[in-house]
Amino acid sequence: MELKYGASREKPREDAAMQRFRGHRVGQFIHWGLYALPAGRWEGKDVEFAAEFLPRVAKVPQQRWEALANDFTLADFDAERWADTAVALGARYMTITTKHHDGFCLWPSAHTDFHMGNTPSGRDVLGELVAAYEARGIDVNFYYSVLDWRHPDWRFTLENDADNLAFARYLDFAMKQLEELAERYPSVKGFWFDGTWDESVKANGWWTWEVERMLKERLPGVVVNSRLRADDLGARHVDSNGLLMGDYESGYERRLPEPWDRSVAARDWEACMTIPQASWGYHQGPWAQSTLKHPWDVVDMIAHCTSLGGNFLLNFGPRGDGSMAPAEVEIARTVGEWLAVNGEAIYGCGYAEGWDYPGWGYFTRDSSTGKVFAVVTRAPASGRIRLELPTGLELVGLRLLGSGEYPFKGLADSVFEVELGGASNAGPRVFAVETSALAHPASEKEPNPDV
Ligand SMILES: Cc1ccc([C@@H]2N[C@@H](C)[C@@H](O)[C@H]2O)cc1
Repeated sequence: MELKYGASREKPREDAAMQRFRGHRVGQFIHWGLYALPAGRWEGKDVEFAAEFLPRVAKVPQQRWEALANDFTLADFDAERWADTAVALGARYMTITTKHHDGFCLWPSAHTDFHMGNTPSGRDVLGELVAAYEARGIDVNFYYSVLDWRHPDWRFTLENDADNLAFARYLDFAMKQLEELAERYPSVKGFWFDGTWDESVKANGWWTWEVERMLKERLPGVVVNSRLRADDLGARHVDSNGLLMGDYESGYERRLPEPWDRSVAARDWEACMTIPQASWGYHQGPWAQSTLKHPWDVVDMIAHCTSLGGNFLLNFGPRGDGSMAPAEVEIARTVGEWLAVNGEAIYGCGYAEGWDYPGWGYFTRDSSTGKVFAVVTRAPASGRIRLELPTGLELVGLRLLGSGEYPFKGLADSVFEVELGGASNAGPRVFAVETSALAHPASEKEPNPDV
């Protein structure tokens, strides 16, 4: 059907900026704002819900929430140390909350009074972060919440003309803020939109189309997530013709696609994930701190996303004083040490066509060399993995990344088992799968007899 505000392309972007984003594979998400101060606790009680939702869940009066800005002293905020955490993680890009649902801005915005300029330090947090991350060669993306609980013209639904007038003012305000971000920080590489599920936004697909157009006009190459977009009929992420809007699908939040669902690999996509079970902002309570992910779990998710051609964005919630939470830094370090040895199977890699999901981990394929890797994150109890090669290939050898050892070398059939040896404390093992074309291609795999 004819759409004015639908997808702007039928196929994935192949320009250099998109290829760069695609090749990054691992990103650092950061949720930081006033919510890091109460950190999930209000009036002495733990609120067992995402820390950034505290003002809504604990029904905090607006004035009391705004007063937190006076306590946002940045006493221990150091952009260099944050950027060092991203380097330790092995992240190639970072996405920072410029404004979350509460409306507080991490930059001195000219379009509201609720921003860093009206805090004790007055520091431009975004400016310091962009400088520190880019000095380390790490791209910076901006998260921006269209949903804004504080702005008087925000509307969840549009019931009458007054609502329509107010919301038009709100959309104008948000557009001005986005123009301001593009103007102040022109080296930013992407925008990650959130808070676009309400009826009010879905009824204004034109505005989401305009935002994407404006950003791409001002910042050529910039990458925009599908979550911004609604089409003429209010369809989100994918337009009413079934085409992806924005540059990559961003519906995977605290969940990943089924690892055998190769249809996912047809599009660019990114999954974002918390380190605690369910809080994006720092939550000090045992409800969050007792559920931190294990580094090897994070490695499994990174390989899972890569195997289906997706990026993985791991979230960090710095504390109210600006320091990174030690437990999160430790996880970053362990994952980064693994990537330092095995990143060859992740960075610049994607879906390995023809290599079916093996169950014990994931196959990934280097998008430029075609090299195939076996990432064993779920070693079977038997200590052996069963490898099934695509038809027409035979195995020459399996090279263990890091050590360069060959637990298996020599021609082998298209289906065979490999002894892995005892568990390694260096985390999941990765093998480069070296193959050659079968000299005498056997007939198609014998079909299982109908029994
Ligand atoms: C129901 C719900 C709404 C918004 C969210 C926000 N999206 C994540 C990326 C975080 O920003 C979280 O606050 C999470 C759940």
